[in-house]
Amino acid sequence: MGVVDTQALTVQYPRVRALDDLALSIPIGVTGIVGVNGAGKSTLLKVLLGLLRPTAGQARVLGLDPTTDGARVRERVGYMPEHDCLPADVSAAEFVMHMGIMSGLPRTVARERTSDVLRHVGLAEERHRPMGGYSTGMKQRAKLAQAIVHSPELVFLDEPTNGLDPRSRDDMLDLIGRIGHDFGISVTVTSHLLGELERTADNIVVIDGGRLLRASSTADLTHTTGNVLVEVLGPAGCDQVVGQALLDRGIRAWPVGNRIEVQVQSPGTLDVIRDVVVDLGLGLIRVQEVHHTLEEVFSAAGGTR
Ligand SMILES: Nc1ncnc2c1ncn2[C@@H]1O[C@H](COP(=O)(O)OP(=O)(O)OP(=O)(O)O)[C@@H](O)[C@H]1O
Repeated sequence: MGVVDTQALTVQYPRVRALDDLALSIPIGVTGIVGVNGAGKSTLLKVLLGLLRPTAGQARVLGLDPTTDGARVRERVGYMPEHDCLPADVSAAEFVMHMGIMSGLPRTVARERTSDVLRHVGLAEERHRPMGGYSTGMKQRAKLAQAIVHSPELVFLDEPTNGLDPRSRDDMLDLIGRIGHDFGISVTVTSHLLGELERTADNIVVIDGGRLLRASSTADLTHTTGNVLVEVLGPAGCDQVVGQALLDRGIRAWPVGNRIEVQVQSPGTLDVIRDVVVDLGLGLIRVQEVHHTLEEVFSAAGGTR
């Protein structure tokens, strides 16, 4: 059993079927739910939290049925909603502590946990300032802090990188990785950007039009291409000389920047690369496996739409 399991889960809004016969199982760890805008990600999280009743099908969260046990699910699960929901005139310290108390923590424990989580998300210094003056990145971190203040077993993060610049997005993804891997909280995080969660998530679930398109470990999805990138040390243009020498030996090779990508046809190919570089009197700096990116995997499969 996963931290989340659904069977034939369907949500029909008046005009749109947001979830359509969705069956998925989310294991312990960090899982990315990826899908274009409108794919049904937020609707799924709302059903899993017991905030929205499905039209048909079942869901289990930590073994509980959110339609009948929503309050118990929300005690054990944290939630970071997608949209800005922070009161402007309240400080992060007051807000997160209030959310901790609402989740059932005694006041003294809530105060301690608040200062811990605000430190973890990097808001220690700003914690007494009203949140209305926060940058988008700080607001996202305050929303994340309130989601984990009660030490949940599982946390749902809905598009936590929305509106962030590239640097803040990387910081947020690192923080999410730490929550998942260092604090032992399972994380289910949504994104409409396919490549974004590749580095952070152990597993990727792709949904499209409310249906499951693919679910797999990230490592399996981005399995190696069977090619290697070779980097050599020598005078300018030496990479082209190596590439030509490999072609002369019947090995497919082509330039990628100042490196050479080589198709490994047999284990002997690696020996040939080494011999060619040595015979030319050059140095071999690195031979590195080439992995697919998630974007490549899905563009090869015709995209998510
Ligand atoms: N309360 C609602 N009433 C009617 N239709 C809705 C409602 N909420 C969502 N929808 C529709 O259901 C579909 C799925 O929306 P949902 O918000 O779950 O997708 P999403 O993948 O989270 O996308 P986004 O990131 O843009 O929110 C969309 O077509 C959306 O317009």
